[in-house]
Amino acid sequence: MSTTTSTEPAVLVLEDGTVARGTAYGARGATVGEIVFSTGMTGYQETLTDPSYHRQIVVMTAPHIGNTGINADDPESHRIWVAGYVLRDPARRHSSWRATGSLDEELASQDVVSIAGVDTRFLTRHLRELGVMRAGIFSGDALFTDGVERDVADLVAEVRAAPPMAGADLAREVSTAETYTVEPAGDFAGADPVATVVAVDLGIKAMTPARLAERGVRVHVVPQSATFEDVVALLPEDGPSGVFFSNGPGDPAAATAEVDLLRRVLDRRIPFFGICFGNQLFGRALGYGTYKLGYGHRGINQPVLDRTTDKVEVTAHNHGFAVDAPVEAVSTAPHDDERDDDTRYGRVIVSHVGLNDRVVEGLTALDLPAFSVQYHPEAAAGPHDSAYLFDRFVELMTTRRPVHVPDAALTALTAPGTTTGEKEN
Ligand SMILES: NC(=O)CC[C@H](N)C(=O)O
Repeated sequence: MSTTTSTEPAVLVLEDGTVARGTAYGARGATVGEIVFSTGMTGYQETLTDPSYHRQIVVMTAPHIGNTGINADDPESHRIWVAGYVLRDPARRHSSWRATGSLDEELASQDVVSIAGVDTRFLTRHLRELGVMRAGIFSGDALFTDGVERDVADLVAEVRAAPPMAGADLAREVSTAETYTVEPAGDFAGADPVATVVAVDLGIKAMTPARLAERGVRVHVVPQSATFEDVVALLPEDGPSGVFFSNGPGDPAAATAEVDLLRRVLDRRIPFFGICFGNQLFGRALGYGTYKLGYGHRGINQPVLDRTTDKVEVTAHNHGFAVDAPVEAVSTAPHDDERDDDTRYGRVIVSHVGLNDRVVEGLTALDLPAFSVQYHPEAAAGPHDSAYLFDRFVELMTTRRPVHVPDAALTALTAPGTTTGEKEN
């Protein structure tokens, strides 16, 4: 088993001029991206391979990362997507019966420039106070020219030249090139599908179609570029079916084509479920805005209230943007006001609320078979409290009726039109 003993210097530079020195980890070189922190104490492999982290440098707040090495079972996609990785005290020696290699070697082989030995508590507090920003990690030849370390001002300039996350349209960069199908699995293997879903891959995690497949659902995963006609062609004429929008990187405000596609799905009353980026695009399709949170939610112990059941669940999050919809009211889809046809999206509630900061964590349409959550019921990594949402989607496809919201939940909210949107974080 290999050990990590690098003493080669590496430097982390933030766009505000903050500098943290450490040792080179993973690949040597330079990388820039948006620096964000994740509070998950486990599941680093799932984090690294989550396509939603494309163009982001991830700081792990847990000090010991890499203890179980790398295995073949846990990746959520075919590659590591994070732009860089920032660690406090990575395992010098990994140990697990599943391990096929070390984290250090894996990051190096996938060319992910990383840094260890950084005071990640300081860094996290800094990002919490000032908000996420662009950053860069520099080591090896990217840090030294002719044996002399480059000026910090030079490194900061390189960081400031990187594109910001606000306005970034990135789903096409991570989406599948070809359509593929995930067949019913487990107890349902070989059986006729319970329902058929067309899942639009905006950066989908492998566990999402797997969770549907283990409920007997056949999932056609289609590229981000799929047209409405492509989607409809894959939906069977008979039997339960629906459309799903996945998680994904970038700013939901830039995903115009996806919003147009989703509106056509909703116009046809096709059952819909969205996760994370999919929740943001559902919000936009309904006519709400989205905005950038100060430092976002990334971790696996975030409490969320499901108002339709009045239950609190502990959930996995990875989002830097959020939907701007009235949290304490039943509202009417703002997009309806702009329409001259007779298709209406009708009333909407914020069905799921983040209990740390009351950020919108889920939307449910009262007059359409459509809902979404901002967090990760596929739970890779993370607790499995939210698995019921996949059952809810199957029920939605089977009944083709809106999610049942008890009267008590609705009366606790203000009627449409009596409040305005709110923004918190
Ligand atoms: N995991 C996701 O789908 C993230 C969505 C979006 N890119 C955000 O940061 O909010």
